[in-house]
Amino acid sequence: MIQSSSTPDRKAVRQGLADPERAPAGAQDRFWVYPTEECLTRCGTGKDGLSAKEAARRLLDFGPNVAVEPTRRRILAKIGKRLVEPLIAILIAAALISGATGDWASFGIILTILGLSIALDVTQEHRAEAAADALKRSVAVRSTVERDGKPLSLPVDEIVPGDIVLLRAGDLVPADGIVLDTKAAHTNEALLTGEPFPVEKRPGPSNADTPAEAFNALFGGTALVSGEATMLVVATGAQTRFGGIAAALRTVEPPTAFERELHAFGILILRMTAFLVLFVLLANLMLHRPAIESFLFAVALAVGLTPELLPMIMTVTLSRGAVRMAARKVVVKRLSAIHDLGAMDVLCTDKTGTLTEASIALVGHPDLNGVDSERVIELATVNSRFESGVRSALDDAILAHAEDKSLDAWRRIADVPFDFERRRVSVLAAKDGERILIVKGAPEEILARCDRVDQGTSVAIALDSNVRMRLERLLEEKSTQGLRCLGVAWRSIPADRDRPAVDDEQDLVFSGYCVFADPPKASAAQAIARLEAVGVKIKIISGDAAPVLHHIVGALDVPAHGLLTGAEIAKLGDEALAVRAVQTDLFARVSPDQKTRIVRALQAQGHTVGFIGDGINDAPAIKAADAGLSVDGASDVARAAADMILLEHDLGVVADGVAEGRRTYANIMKYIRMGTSSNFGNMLSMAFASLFLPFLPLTPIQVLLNNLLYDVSETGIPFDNVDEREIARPHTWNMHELLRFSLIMGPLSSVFDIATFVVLLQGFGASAEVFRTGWFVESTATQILVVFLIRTSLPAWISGPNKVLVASSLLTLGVALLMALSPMGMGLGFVTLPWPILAILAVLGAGYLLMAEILKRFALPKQRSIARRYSRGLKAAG
Ligand SMILES: Nc1ncnc2c1ncn2[C@@H]1O[C@H](COP(=O)(O)OP(=O)(O)OP(=O)(O)O)[C@@H](O)[C@H]1O
Ligand SMILES: [Mg+2]
Repeated sequence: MIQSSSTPDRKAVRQGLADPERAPAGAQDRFWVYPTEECLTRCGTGKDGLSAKEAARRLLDFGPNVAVEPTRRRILAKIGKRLVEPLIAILIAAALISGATGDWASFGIILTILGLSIALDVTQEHRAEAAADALKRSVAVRSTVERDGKPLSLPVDEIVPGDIVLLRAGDLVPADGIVLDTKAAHTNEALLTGEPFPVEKRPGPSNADTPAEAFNALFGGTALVSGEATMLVVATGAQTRFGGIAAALRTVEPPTAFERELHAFGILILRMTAFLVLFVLLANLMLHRPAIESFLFAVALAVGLTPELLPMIMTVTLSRGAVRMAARKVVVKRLSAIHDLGAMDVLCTDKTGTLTEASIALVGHPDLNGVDSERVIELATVNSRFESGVRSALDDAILAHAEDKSLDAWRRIADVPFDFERRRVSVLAAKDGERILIVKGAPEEILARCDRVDQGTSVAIALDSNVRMRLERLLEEKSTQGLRCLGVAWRSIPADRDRPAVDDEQDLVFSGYCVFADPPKASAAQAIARLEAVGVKIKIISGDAAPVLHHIVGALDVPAHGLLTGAEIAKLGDEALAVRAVQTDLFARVSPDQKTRIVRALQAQGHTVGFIGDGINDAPAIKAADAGLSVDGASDVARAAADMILLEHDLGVVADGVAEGRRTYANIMKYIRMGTSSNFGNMLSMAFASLFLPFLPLTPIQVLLNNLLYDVSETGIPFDNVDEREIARPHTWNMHELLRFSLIMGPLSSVFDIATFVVLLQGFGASAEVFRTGWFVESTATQILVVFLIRTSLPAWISGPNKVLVASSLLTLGVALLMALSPMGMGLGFVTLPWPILAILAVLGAGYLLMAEILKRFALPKQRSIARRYSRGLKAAG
């Protein structure tokens, strides 16, 4: 029966174990001090967990189980935030002043333009974020929870106090609670306590004062690294210890290098804008122009100059990138990691599953004489069957091989679970009343702890140097064929001992090897060639032995230089490691924290580092890497640490992702180039023209309209196609290149602007209205059309733009012309233009575009040599 449904006293649950009246003195939030039964009653639950109905009620009451409420702003909040941006606020104030002075037309138009541009910004951003969020949810971590007495897999944010959660090695602990039952459960609590080694958990109560000492408590955010545990949840979300820490720190993801550069760049533009606008305002006032109009003109200029769409373009481009990557089987959890993936120039990868098929099969179990021995496989099977830690693919292979063998004669007593530092696992088991400790693990580790060796079925003989050499030769023979080996050994244990320890793993009798085949993945060779061809160096970092790695790179025909082993790395300081890591492509027998050290070392040398892995042992390195990658079937811990999840365990998918990352970057750069050349150039010309003309070159409203149309035309940029040559190398932000671009394209624009001014004024003696209409048409049209030239370093007619960009640009251009040239524009101060002026403007516009096409060769970064290297690489990749 499910107890909870008869205990609907939710208030008591909410007060929970912290209820000061019912709690023992000083217990407060030390929920681990209560006996198990009392904990269950206080949480209004039973060993079968909650009913679905009660859980739903509690979810409403306690809220979702997330440590920090997502900061995703709701639509209204987003609009609100934009309304208080200084420029917008000034414009609103200006509109109100216009209204107060009776100028209702300006009032209406300014507010309409503002409303449209904010709506454009917010809806684009919101839609993009929603799409990216939906993808992210699809790879969210889940937990197995007892509901209605049955185990059910649920997203962790649906867990409530009173839930019973079933945890296995590799799972993340989803909330705070106590263990009801454990099987050799060990957790890593480094996050909470700083303690790097696994701590054992068993049912309580414990009267510990601190979480670190509470052997029966589990804390959300830590990880179960071995064994199994049944957990009663007592606190979720922000009520958890880690939730508290997270909320206190309000940890925001640190910005990526690209975001930092972009921010610095934005500040630069803002400063220039402020300076320019103040200058224009002062000058106009000194020329005794009408104050309000001069002020509005200056503000409109400022609006035109600021790259106000940049954040939106970033979000939309990244989300769009995320959606495209999802189509290529990469799910992005942290959007800005897309940049990191594109900028990545070193990718560290594990071996099993990424470079091999991960269809591991046991192909032999030889003893000292090299012949398959029944005793070796029996011991190995007992060990694999009875161990409580993460059961690895090697264990599965052993169990699959020995499927028909009965282990009825064996009884499990205890074990010392596997860990990646020891690289071995021990099981204490009994057969016919005799207790033996069976140890299996990395052959070197096992051999080093043996002093005797099984000789067939007869008694063990001493493991002298001669025998040791025979065993090592046998191991080498297998390893150089690319076969992985585990050593199997044993020792007797007195009948009264039932808690074995690591110290017992010595004076062992060597029994033999288990030999495994894991064929190399054919597709990996091609993927590696693709990655290397686009400037991503591959480094293989594995816990496996050196000969196996050598065999793999040989079989895949991967060019790999140098090899460092974990033992060698342990002797190197961080600086020495940094130098060696750059030169080395293979890393064997490395421990989990050495994986992290290698990543850090490469980063210290200025590399943007990616790491792909699937094990608990890979998680810290995945977290440390700039682009942390994991795969769909990986352990929770690895998936939680990753920035992106590959739905297919295939390096080819990474290569696709890299291309997407670079595509995203290229499109953002298009927006920035547009801003720094055409838009900036036009606003600049206008600012200075205002000083020399007898009237304002455009009315403030016309400036705002120009800006709005320009913004709309650019909404197609995130969808644009990117030339192959742009994705042929890792991108890095280059201020120098951007400056060169602006210094060539900016003046070009100004030359044509001045020509336009001169022609209109001198050639046609244009009135203020005619001048403004002509200039509006000219500047809006060139500003919009130049995107087709700037978007590519190839000749514009070779590189095809995406149809979304074509549509957004041409439609807005049409609207702009319609507004300026048809009677519709009367209210905006436009007049009909005589056809000679139109013709001249068309010639000038065409001339500008032609010159821009010619000059962009010098303005855009040269990528010819890279493109050539890229196509050569592609050919090499077949
Ligand atoms: N279940 C197990 N029992 C005993 N020893 C094991 C077991 N699993 C792994 N080992 C030992 O630990 C070593 C490191 O583990 P593993 O190969 O999984 O590391 P890794 O760094 O994840 O390697 P990879 O790059 O292949 O993913 C293995 O080579 C093996 O010697
Ligand atoms: Mg692994």
